[in-house]
Amino acid sequence: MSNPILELKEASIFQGDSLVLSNVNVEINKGEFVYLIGKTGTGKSSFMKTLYGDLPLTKGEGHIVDYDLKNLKEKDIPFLRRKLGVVFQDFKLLIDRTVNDNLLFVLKATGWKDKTEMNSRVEEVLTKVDMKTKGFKYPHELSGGEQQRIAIARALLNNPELILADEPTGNLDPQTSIEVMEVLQDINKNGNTILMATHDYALLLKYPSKTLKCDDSQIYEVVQRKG
Ligand SMILES: Nc1ncnc2c1ncn2[C@@H]1O[C@H](COP(=O)(O)OP(=O)(O)OP(=O)(O)O)[C@@H](O)[C@H]1O
Repeated sequence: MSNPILELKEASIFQGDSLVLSNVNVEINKGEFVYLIGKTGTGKSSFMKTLYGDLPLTKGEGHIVDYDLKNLKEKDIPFLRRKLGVVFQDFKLLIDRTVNDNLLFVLKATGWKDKTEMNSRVEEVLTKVDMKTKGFKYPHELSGGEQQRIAIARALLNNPELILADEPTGNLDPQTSIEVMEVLQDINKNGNTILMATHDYALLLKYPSKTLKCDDSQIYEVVQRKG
């Protein structure tokens, strides 16, 4: 039986008054790794933003990790985001504090209180992205790939039911992109569900998986040919 973590039915995605995507029917099940591809400006980021509550869903139906996107209230958004891990192209780390403090900041902001538990959670997520020894560093002391691994660790802090990664390798060279992708693959193998928007077709070929494509104001599932 399918177990959707995300389900959109006949949804339309708008930026202000302009329609970006229409008749969107998408289902993502627990444990899947799904790519979202499409030319620049076709609506990948707008789609992602709708999923994490940055754009309202005004037409159609949408459910994500037990939240009804159509009836999402402003006060629900922080709680929705706690169930999602969001990773961006430009990492969005706080530059004035160390890696550990970046991660502790998120734990504090999401209600964690016990210092020992917080420190051990930070160590756990840093271990998952192979950055356990870099907690004392400032973001500017890390390479782009390392910064992105920290951003992935941050996304993992609250055991998200779904990770939304919007062009996570967009600022990285090909080799570093593969390293970051390996981290995402490992996390997926350990049970996390991931939706990743990307332009990087080399990654799709190397790590084939279910693929959705934005084109002509629609989202289609791409059927991959074997061989
Ligand atoms: N803040 C905004 N206000 C108004 N229109 C916007 C806004 N952001 C994006 N758009 C428009 O929405 C459409 C979809 O843009 P979006 O950023 O979702 O595409 P994308 O596929 O993510 O592109 P890219 O790959 O370049 O990031 C474009 O026509 C864009 O101009």
